[in-house]
Amino acid sequence: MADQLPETLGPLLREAQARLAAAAIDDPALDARLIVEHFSGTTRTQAIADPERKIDESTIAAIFDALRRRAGGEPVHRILGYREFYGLRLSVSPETLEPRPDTETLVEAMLPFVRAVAVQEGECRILDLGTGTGAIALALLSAVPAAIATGVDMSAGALATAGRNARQLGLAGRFTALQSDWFEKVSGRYHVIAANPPYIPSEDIGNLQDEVRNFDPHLALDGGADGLNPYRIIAAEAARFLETDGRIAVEIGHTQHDEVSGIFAAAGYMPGGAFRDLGGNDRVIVFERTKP
Ligand SMILES: C[S@@+](CC[C@H](N)C(=O)[O-])C[C@H]1O[C@@H](n2cnc3c(N)ncnc32)[C@H](O)[C@@H]1O
Repeated sequence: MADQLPETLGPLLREAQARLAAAAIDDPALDARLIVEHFSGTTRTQAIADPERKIDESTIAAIFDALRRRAGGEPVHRILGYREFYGLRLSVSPETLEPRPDTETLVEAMLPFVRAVAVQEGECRILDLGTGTGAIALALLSAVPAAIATGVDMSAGALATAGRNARQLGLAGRFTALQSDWFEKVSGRYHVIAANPPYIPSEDIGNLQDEVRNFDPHLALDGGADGLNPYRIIAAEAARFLETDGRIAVEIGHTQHDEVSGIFAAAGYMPGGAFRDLGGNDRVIVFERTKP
């Protein structure tokens, strides 16, 4: 079957796109290009300048297999094994959520504070709860050399991926991976507690898009009966781990602004900013401790 794919770059790209279009994939041109470029090690410029470039047999076989998986509904970045987040290439694994562009909102929201603390204190300590690929922590570390971070997750597989990402990005010296049920094994105090926790109500998981429901780990999605359990835990326990003038930043589902604000207000926090994602949806809330 693999040998039915064209052996030269230009025709191969066209055939890959046609196969994904026939499988009703949303953006067949983009995904065909990502797959062909990744497995063949070629660039867009080479496809234009050298469409007759020969692609070897084993590469064609790998592309054939990737197209089959994509046509079967597997997300393209799971097939490639990585996704870009805040300009960083992060490996993904079956145990990690694919980091989403929406989560870059949290990084942008916290960056000025992380920079300011780093200048004033000489370092900024960050706790990233539910770190997954390490996306939030590693993005902040890459932007602020005086920051250090602990990435917490329940999943040993996710933490292995986060650790690998930290090493690949040269950030391992400032990143610690900690297996813990939220704060259970956490010690010390942090200037920033960041979390993109699971926030989908349990009974809504079945209604998610196939690509999310079938491929993102449910531990990364399921926020309990009303989707708010992790926020209750974080709001109730964060005080022992937060520096006096520290900040908590949480990603939220786009309908959860008022409920999450209420949970943190009841635990003694006031809002320090609310941020929307590029689609205009409520996405991140920052909290500070209420002054006595
Ligand atoms: C929505 S994902 C976020 C991953 C990553 N921070 C990101 O933004 O791409 C939530 C993460 O929380 C982790 N998690 C779920 N329950 C947890 C718990 N009780 N304690 C610690 N981590 C947990 C999941 O394994 C998952 O990696």
